[in-house]
Amino acid sequence: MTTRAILTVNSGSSSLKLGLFTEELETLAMCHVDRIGRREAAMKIRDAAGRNLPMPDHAPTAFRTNGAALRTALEVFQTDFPGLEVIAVGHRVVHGGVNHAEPLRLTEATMKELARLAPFAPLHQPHNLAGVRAAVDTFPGVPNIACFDTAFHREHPFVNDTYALPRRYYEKGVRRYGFHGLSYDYITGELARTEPDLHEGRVVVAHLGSGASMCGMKGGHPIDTTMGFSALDGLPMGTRTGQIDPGVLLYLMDTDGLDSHGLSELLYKESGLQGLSGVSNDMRTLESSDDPHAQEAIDYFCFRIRRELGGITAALGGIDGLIFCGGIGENSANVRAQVCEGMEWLGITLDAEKNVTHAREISTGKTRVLVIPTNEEIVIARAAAQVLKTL
Ligand SMILES: Nc1ncnc2c1ncn2[C@@H]1O[C@H](COP(=O)(O)OP(=O)(O)O)[C@@H](O)[C@H]1O
Ligand SMILES: CC(=O)OP(=O)(O)O
Ligand SMILES: [Mg+2]
Repeated sequence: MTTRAILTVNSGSSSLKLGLFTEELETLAMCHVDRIGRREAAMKIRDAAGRNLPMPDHAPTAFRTNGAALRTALEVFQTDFPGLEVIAVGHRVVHGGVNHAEPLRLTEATMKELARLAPFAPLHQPHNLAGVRAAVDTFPGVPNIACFDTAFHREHPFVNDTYALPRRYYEKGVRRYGFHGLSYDYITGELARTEPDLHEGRVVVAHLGSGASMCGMKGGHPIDTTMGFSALDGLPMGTRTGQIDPGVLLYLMDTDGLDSHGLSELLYKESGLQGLSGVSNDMRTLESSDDPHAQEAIDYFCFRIRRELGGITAALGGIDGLIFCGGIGENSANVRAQVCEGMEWLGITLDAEKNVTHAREISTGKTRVLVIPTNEEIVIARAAAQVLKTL
């Protein structure tokens, strides 16, 4: 018996998520590698019912890198689904640039074009494309389909698409692209399906993971988002600064002699929760630490979310719903409570008990606050299935 399946590959800044779906888009299995690239990396593979599948007896290094994790997960998938035939691989590709808003079948030429966008998203784009290369080698002849994190935002208004630089830079592609679009796409789809009234209203989605951003939507259409040209802007993240006065960069270039490489290392890899706390980039570790700098880093994270919440609400002309998703948004009752504290002026009041138990709806005020686990994998699988039909 063969099982024809669509495989999805999603490399985040701290995680790798793989999904296996039937052609009818039913979930077969999900693989999640947490803290990828670190000693504490952990891999879980679950079947459609959420049961853990037995792991092979490998050394723990078998999933510390994206390539090794992909091979290990495939071994498990092949054991559990004998005769597995992967008919398409869908990839989350973080940056589609100006030209790509629609899912795309990858070719050598499009891969080259996307590789040129790597400096715009150095934590992601190279890993995303390495995932495509690994899939090309593993599944010769099978179509690889890219789905772009930037795509969801392409229709946001010009004032949120540009910087106040001379016009020629906009024409050259210096724009506010925005990211986490697959996650926003999923959340807006879920709202349309389960909360049609809220979907029609003014909604702020806080995607809080290792990378973090927020998006304001009206009737499901993007209006504003906190990330911009790169995945550095907006909220502080695991190792990224978030919004920073460009004057600081000019100062560091002059005083510390930092060039673009040095700045890139500082801004992408040494800052954010990691830089501020000196303890960890991981919210779980910070929450269980008694180092006062760990709490200060959490305070800064929540403060910036609150500020952006006010700003995006202004851009939307009010707020009907706030949605939390992503590793932190879905799992940290502390962060949700700290973000929502004193937000009654926005109609936001949390039900403390529902918040602690991670209920779907955690508010009592007129602005509804929901926790909706995101699922970028199914968005990628749907797009891959759509593209497959056209081939
Ligand atoms: N139970 C938890 N409590 C608090 N934070 C959590 C919990 N589970 C996961 N997280 C945090 O979620 C973040 C990773 O989110 P995720 O969305 O998986 O990351 P990525 O951006 O790599 O996709 C980490 O900071 C991690 O500590
Ligand atoms: C764009 C981005 O920051 O992605 P992630 O949250 O997966 O790191
Ligand atoms: Mg992510």
